Amino acid sequence: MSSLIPIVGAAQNYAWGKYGSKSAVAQFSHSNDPSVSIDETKPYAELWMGTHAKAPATLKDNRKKLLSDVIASDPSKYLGSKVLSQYPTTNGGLPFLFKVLSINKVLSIQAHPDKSLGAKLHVADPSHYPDSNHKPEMAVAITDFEAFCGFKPLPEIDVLLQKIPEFYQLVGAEVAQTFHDKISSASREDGRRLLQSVFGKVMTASPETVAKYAKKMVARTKSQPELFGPVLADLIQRLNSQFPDDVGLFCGCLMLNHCFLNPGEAMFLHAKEPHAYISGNIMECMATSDNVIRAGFTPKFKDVDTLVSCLTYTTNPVEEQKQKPEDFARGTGDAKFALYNPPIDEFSVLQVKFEARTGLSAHIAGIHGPSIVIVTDGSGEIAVKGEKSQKAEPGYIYFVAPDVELSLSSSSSGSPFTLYRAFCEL
Ligand SMILES: NNC(=O)[C@@H](O)[C@H](O)[C@H](O)COP(=O)(O)O
Ligand SMILES: [Zn+2]
Repeated sequence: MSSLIPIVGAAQNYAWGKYGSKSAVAQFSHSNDPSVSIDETKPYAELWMGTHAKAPATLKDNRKKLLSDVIASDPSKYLGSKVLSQYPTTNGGLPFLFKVLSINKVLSIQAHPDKSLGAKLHVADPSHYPDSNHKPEMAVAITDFEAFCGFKPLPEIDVLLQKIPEFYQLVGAEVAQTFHDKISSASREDGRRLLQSVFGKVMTASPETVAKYAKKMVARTKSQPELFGPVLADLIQRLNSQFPDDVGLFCGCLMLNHCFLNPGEAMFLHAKEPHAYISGNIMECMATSDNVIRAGFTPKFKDVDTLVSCLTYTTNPVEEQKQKPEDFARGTGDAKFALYNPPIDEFSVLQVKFEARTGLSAHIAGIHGPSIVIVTDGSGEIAVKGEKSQKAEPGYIYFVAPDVELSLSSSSSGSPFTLYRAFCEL
């Protein structure tokens, strides 16, 4: 078996995905496997590229064979000794899961467990928490991307609490006033407790109470837009049209950072940090897990008590949530290389982008661990140095074994030949 293996991902048709051929997930799935027909009436939300049992990748030339079966056949060859010893596996599991997301509607207000909570949740409720892993994750914007990411700084929440009557009434005068009086002199620990008291009141209010105040607040965004400012007023109205009278209008719109990423920008979410993606196409990479603790903007199972009790309640300005790209010295030639290297071991993501010209070439020296590559734009060729090259079109996905030197060449003048490579290297 070659060290450069064409594979096929698995699509997830969650309700928030873009519909039919508007979705990059559908476009990539069909381009990589023309036998996949695109149903224009269906949402195509996520393209999974990994070994998670819920939606494992298969071989392009033998769809009955799982990528994990190949890895299990010779783990040290396909994972490398260091990765195998840190992430031992008996069934060919990769430490990371790589995805394309194409987002039409807001995803659930959610957080992911750390390792100890993941293990507890999986034992207690395996149907909602399918594995025992943590799920730190990173989003890299392919298009303009909008998301909620982490709690707003406390003074920003206080300003909204004091000036939006429905927010103040939902939280209740006692908690709102204590928050207002104490945050300026509170220690970090006390600040977290104060934030949890406000978030907890919002999240545990009855749906009827939430709906009552949500209707009034949405009306107020039209009658008194100056109270919210144009961006927040629009956001509340837009998300209310997606999830009418939902608690996410309070716990998301009024309490979480509303951030925008340009193509090529990225953000990293530690475990137990609240977030929700709102719109756009992204590459997403995470530790191999599907443990999602949800509490708003979703028809799925909501685990409010777990979410309220597990969050870290840290607050950071949006800029601090961004994952800045770094240079990647092992990439040489005519392409630009951007490395997104978050503070965890399971994964990093490399963007490789050529100019929109033919006849360009680049090399990537060996990465000492497994990786998965997807072409997202343009076309070209990809090869293990010295071996026969393979055509590379948008949606084509490859597993790359450790310590393999890759050669790339661009054959598209229309749009820039662009690839993303998720890898684990210790
Ligand atoms: N932040 N993004 C993620 O964690 C993705 O990997 C998850 O798969 C999605 O959040 C799942 O979204 P729903 O629960 O269906 O709303
Ligand atoms: Zn998430």
